[in-house]
Amino acid sequence: MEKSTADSSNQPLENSEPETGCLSIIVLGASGDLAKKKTFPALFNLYRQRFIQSNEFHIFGYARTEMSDDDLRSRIRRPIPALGFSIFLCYICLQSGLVQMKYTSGSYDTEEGFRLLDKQISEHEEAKSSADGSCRRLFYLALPPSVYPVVCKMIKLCCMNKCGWTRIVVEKPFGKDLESAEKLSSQIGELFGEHQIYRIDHYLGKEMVQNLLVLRFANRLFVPLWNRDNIDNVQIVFREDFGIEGRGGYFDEYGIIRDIVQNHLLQVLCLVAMEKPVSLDSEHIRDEKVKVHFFFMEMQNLNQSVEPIKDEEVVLGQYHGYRDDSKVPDHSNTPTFASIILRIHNERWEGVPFILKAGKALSSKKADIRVQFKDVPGDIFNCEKQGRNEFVMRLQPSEAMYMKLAVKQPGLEMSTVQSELDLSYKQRYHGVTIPDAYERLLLDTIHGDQQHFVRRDELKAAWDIFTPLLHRIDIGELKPISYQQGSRGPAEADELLLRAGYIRTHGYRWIPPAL
Ligand SMILES: NC(=O)C1=CN([C@@H]2O[C@H](COP(=O)(O)OP(=O)(O)OC[C@H]3O[C@@H](n4cnc5c(N)ncnc54)[C@H](OP(=O)(O)O)[C@@H]3O)[C@@H](O)[C@H]2O)C=CC1
Ligand SMILES: O=C1O[C@H](COP(=O)(O)O)[C@@H](O)[C@H](O)[C@H]1O
Repeated sequence: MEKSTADSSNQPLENSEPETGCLSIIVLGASGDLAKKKTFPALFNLYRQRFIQSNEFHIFGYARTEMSDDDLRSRIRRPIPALGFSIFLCYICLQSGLVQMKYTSGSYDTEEGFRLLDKQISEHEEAKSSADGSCRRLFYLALPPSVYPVVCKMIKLCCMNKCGWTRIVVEKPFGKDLESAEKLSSQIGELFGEHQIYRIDHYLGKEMVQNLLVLRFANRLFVPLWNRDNIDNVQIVFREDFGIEGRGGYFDEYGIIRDIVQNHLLQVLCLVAMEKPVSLDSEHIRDEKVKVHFFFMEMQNLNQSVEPIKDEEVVLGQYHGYRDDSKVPDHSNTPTFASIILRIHNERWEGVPFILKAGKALSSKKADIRVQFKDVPGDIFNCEKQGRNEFVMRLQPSEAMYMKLAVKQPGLEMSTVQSELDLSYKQRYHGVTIPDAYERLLLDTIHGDQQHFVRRDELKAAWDIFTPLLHRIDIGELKPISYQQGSRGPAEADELLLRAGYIRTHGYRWIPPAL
């Protein structure tokens, strides 16, 4: 089934990949948090919406934990309040027996378990074989990155598909710094071609993030405005109103920059800042995204070791109580909050600060992109005092985009007031369910579409930017400031924002419209 042509890693290309035929989805790390919260619910939801058919697909779970098939089923069914509906779905799918699921326990570094897994997948493939005998195998690594190389080696050795494609989905953070990420890329790259590797960043699957391309390049309104002549500053913000909640072991090793900023927020920034791609082809889009990274370095400094992030443009925080987690060391220096200014030194963006902010245990849970425009020259209405134009994209919760602008205060007086043009999705698109990012991205992997996945060179460029800063935090040269849980984070972050030129609109607050 595989063609004889090869990509740069000498792995066969899969142009003639089957789109149909028996589909095996193998979740490695099936006992874990991600598998339970995101992967399984997304699969069941895709099934419910008939994007994958029960007569051709089968889920295989694999992990070291000893469990029976039923144990895994009840584990998935156990309710998590925030995931009420998704868990209900899992329950229905499993209870009805429509979605078949098999669990295998085995280690990640020996052949035995993987040979057993291969046998089970092959049996299923034989039972469900399509007319042309083609099959599809999708391995989802819901595992810590430390085990990716050995797991990939075992898949290559024991579990490759003999009559169709084999694809590997890997999670972020992919590595811990430039060197480890490159090593990981080489190790996996020796086993699989780039076209077989799907580096997932679930922010690229969010509705509003996918909308960025359309908004920017399909609207004449934005085309002439989207540059340094009109835009004063851009913020990309992620807030969570809960702490690390049992993920202390993982989180303390990585911290908020590796968990959120280096991947999710930087990917969003690239879509905000990139030039128009030649077409919607996934390589054209990723080519433009990767170019943005090179402009974080000042051109005259390219050959000098000048860091792209300046100390005075970073605020780190750690919430009070973080170190109470049993897996977090008493003197941990790991930031749970970071506000970092990145600057893009190109014709479009020179002088415009991009403020990336992420924090855990804050006062609210939301993520948005906030583009603040410059003041109107020769302001005859005194609007400056009231606030600037801002274009806001609310990624979550309650997807929306709105434009803050000055309008005439309704009535007899000629005075201005801040208002908004508001596109709130719930209100505008009644009854439309916005798919979860993981559903969308899993479907892309099944269809072989890599547009919303991170390419190897993008990943390298992203680590290039953050590695010097991360190393200095790791050795304790930069220290996080303590902040109260449920607050806005350290006050220094708000000061940084003001220094970057952001002007807060006083006396105005956007209220999401009620249905
Ligand atoms: N949880 C989340 O919300 C998100 C997680 N991710 C990423 O997904 C991946 C998995 O995350 P998550 O499910 O939270 O992680 P977990 O800590 O829950 O680990 C998943 C499974 O991996 C196995 N495992 C854990 N530690 C080790 C180890 N040191 N060596 C070998 N196996 C180990 C365990 O299975 P067993 O012992 O049974 O083999 C565990 O059930 C990570 O890369 C994470 O960054 C990405 C986005 C969101
Ligand atoms: O990747 C991660 O994302 C989640 C937040 O995802 P969201 O889609 O709910 O915004 C975060 O909680 C987790 O720490 C991180 O690993």
